[in-house]
Amino acid sequence: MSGAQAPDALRSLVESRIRDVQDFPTPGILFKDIGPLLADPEAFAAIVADGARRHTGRVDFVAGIEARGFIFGAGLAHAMGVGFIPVRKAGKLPGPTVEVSYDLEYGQARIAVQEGAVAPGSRIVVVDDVLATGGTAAAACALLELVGAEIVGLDVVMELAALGGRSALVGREVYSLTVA
Ligand SMILES: O=P(O)(O)OC[C@H]1O[C@H](OP(=O)(O)OP(=O)(O)O)[C@H](O)[C@@H]1O
Ligand SMILES: Nc1ncnc2[nH]cnc12
Repeated sequence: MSGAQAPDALRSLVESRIRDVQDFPTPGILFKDIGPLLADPEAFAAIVADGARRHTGRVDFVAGIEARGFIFGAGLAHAMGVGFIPVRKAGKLPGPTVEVSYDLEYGQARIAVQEGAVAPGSRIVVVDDVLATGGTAAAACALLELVGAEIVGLDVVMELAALGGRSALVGREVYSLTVA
């Protein structure tokens, strides 16, 4: 199932604050740089407020995906007064973890969450900046489910539709502020 539509004014604001960088991090990739968005406090606040409006009262935690998902996810968790769960690159978290490898638009990665990070049945919204192939988000949702979470949905700032990320997330609620 797909999520609701973002308000038009917020979508326009966000689109105006994302910069295209050709050939980063490797030749042939058109990189979506959220630097200008993060530098605009009104745009950042509007993104957080939009997430809080949709999720307050329906989630117990926000999970953010390293690295850029930490920024938006932590802001949202703070705004809603709930805890934040980091989904990290493998090798960064202490203690027992659950890990999985996956393919990216420009390489491969391995992510991890801590065993015991959440009480079984905890409702979690997963947050990231970009949904591209969907490999990262699908892996993060699967990991969180393995440690007992119930995934309420995935929120991203930008979806790169041509890379088909939603097909990796069939059956999940996916909300994107902008679609490129
Ligand atoms: O949908 P996918 O094809 O999986 O790609 C999306 C992921 O790629 C980027 O992260 P990256 O792995 O580059 O890490 P970073 O945020 O640490 O730069 C982005 O922030 C998403 O997490
Ligand atoms: N083209 C892209 N721009 C920014 N982040 C990404 N993550 C995966 N593909 C990306």
